Amino acid sequence: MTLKLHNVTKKFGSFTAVDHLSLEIPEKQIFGFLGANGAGKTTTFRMILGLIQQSGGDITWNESGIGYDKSHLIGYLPEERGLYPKMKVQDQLVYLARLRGMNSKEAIHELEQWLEKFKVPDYKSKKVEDLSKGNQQKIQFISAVLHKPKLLILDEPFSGLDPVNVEMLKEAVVELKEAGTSIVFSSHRMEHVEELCEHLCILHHGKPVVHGKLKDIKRSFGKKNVRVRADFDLAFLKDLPGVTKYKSLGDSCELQVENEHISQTILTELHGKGFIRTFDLEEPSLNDIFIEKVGDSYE
Ligand SMILES: Nc1ncnc2c1ncn2[C@@H]1O[C@H](COP(=O)(O)OP(=O)(O)OP(=O)(O)O)[C@@H](O)[C@H]1O
Repeated sequence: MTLKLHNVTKKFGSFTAVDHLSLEIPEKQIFGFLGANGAGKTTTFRMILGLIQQSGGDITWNESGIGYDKSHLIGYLPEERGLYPKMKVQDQLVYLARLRGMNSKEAIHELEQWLEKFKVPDYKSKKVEDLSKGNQQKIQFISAVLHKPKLLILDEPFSGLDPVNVEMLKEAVVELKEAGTSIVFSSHRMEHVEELCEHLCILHHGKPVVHGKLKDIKRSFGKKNVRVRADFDLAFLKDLPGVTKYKSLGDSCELQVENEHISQTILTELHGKGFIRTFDLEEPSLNDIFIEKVGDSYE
């Protein structure tokens, strides 16, 4: 079940929040949706979910429309978490799962398994307001996945979580993917996207500036990173032609170079100057690519 967006546009008055966005989100994979604050990620999710209507373009899932009739197949973790604070976890999540077509017995069974997995089995009888923010988020995540959706949309799923909970949630996301769920998530943390996603899109002012397979994106970026550690001063490298960035890190340095041929020039220049401990040519990080494409407007 591939999710396709074709020329999707959303205008709020005269402001265009999403501008002719065309994307193909492959099934059974994790798709990363990146962009600076206000780039249009949440607006896109809301259009996919049918919560707001696009001003133009088509959104299809497996070649047909997507809307409330498919809500039992879709799970959503919204950016502004929205559980009822006074309601107990089990009552609330079972109620929501039933709305999405699951029977109570199965929902309770699934909930117990998820709470066990997240190491909070005793939370089922607690009120949401009595849980910490991070734990409320875990419960909201469970609410998005309890009814076993085929398509899962996660808006900033890792924000506000401690490192242990981030890992726990990441593992859960990977397991869901392996079980056949198609997952789209937005994040400002490049390392999460790099670790989890094969495909991604970077949105900038509502337009996709990068879109495709992570591997291909890195390869086609052209620029590479070079890391050198040596027993002599490396500062002269920053003035070499083709070196676009230089960062000193004590006895080592990181360089961004225009292409991999420049790394050969660097190696030649280093030759004979002293002892070189390490020399590595690396693909650019997603962070490098993001900064280049989105630039100064990234907060
Ligand atoms: N209902 C609305 N009315 C008017 N403008 C809106 C509305 N919803 C969103 N916008 C505007 O559309 C733009 C995109 O917002 P959106 O929430 O989609 O960004 P985002 O990429 O999710 O940002 P963030 O990373 O900060 O969550 C913003 O400039 C926002 O102010």
